[in-house]
Amino acid sequence: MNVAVIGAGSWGTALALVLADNGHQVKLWTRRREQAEELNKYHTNEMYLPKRTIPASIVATTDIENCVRAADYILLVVPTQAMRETVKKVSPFIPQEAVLIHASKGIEPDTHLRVSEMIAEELPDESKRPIVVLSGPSHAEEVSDRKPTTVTVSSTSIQLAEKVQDLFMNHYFRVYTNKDIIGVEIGGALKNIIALGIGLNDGLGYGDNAKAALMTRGLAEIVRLGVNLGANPLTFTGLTGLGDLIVTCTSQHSRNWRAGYKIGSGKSVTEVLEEMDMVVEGIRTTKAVHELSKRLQVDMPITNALYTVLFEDASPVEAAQQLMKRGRKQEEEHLSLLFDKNN
Ligand SMILES: NC(=O)C1=CN([C@@H]2O[C@H](COP(=O)(O)OP(=O)(O)OC[C@H]3O[C@@H](n4cnc5c(N)ncnc54)[C@H](OP(=O)(O)O)[C@@H]3O)[C@@H](O)[C@H]2O)C=CC1
Ligand SMILES: O=C(CO)COP(=O)(O)O
Repeated sequence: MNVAVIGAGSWGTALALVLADNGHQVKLWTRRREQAEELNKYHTNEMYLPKRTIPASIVATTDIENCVRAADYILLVVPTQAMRETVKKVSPFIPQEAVLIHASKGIEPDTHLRVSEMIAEELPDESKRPIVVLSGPSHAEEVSDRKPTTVTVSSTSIQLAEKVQDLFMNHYFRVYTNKDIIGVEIGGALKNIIALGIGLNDGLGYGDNAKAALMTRGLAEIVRLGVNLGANPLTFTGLTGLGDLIVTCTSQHSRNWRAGYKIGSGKSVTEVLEEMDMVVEGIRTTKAVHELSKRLQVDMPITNALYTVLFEDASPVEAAQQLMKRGRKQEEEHLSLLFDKNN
């Protein structure tokens, strides 16, 4: 198969590598000429996947038309913030039969749209088609080292999801399908908020008790919002919910965790953003979900406490106190959302 991968950051490059290992013809689009030259000449991507060799069969290009012209599959994998402008660039050249996949994780501030909805909005009528989402617990660094990884693909078209499952599946990259695209995208986007919160917790020197509490109560608020948006609550117990929450909150590779850790250790949000040379999706998603929870009147205390640190200059200690001093609650409510047969 001919596959075009749009975005040569850490995740785009790692997924291109999986596809190349599976024997597909892969073209990888980057907006930077020097990066295309590095990939084609030295077979490395030192900025995003240092010390890895990228398969020589992957051809990098800055020409987006050339990249997608003969593609059977097009994988969009740029940060959420860059998704709309990237779809605008590529859409005039999308072949009629090409399957569109995205692997980005975020919610857009202001519109509160999921990534597949943003892509659909930007596609001209003649290019509109069901989009397939690839998500799950998968750090690019481990995938590029061929360490065992499982992900989920989801689409409103189960046939397309199964085609994408076949495209990626191999001995170190196992792919499941799930029909619940809302739950899959919400889980993948919102776990970044909780990972930022756990980074703050660790930067403050709080312990494992608080970490477990943030993950558990974080999942509760993800389920609450997800169900309100029409997701199947059981999706949040799967790879794209609990699975991705665990990997992002506990891994040294997580950029969201790292950013939170630096803020918890005393750096300002501006300083941290200047220092990070990779995307920290959780920051914009916190803003989007803070707005969305207000609009839908869904209680999301962890997201809202984090919002005060990121956007209103509250100190991390104040935010933690804000959470600990909330009124008395019952725990069963989110469990009933998970197990209520009517959901
Ligand atoms: N890294 C991971 O392990 C995983 C990441 N993801 C998700 O994948 C998405 C991409 O993340 P990731 O690859 O990690 O990000 P990185 O920070 O590693 O790389 C970002 C990439 O996006 C490019 N880019 C940034 N802005 C633009 C723009 N305006 N137009 C075109 N290209 C742009 C960058 O190009 P340049 O170098 O020129 O700036 C770079 O190639 C995110 O939504 C992330 O949450 C999902 C699962 C795992
Ligand atoms: O989504 C990811 C792992 O599944 C990557 O998380 P970070 O963006 O925090 O590195």
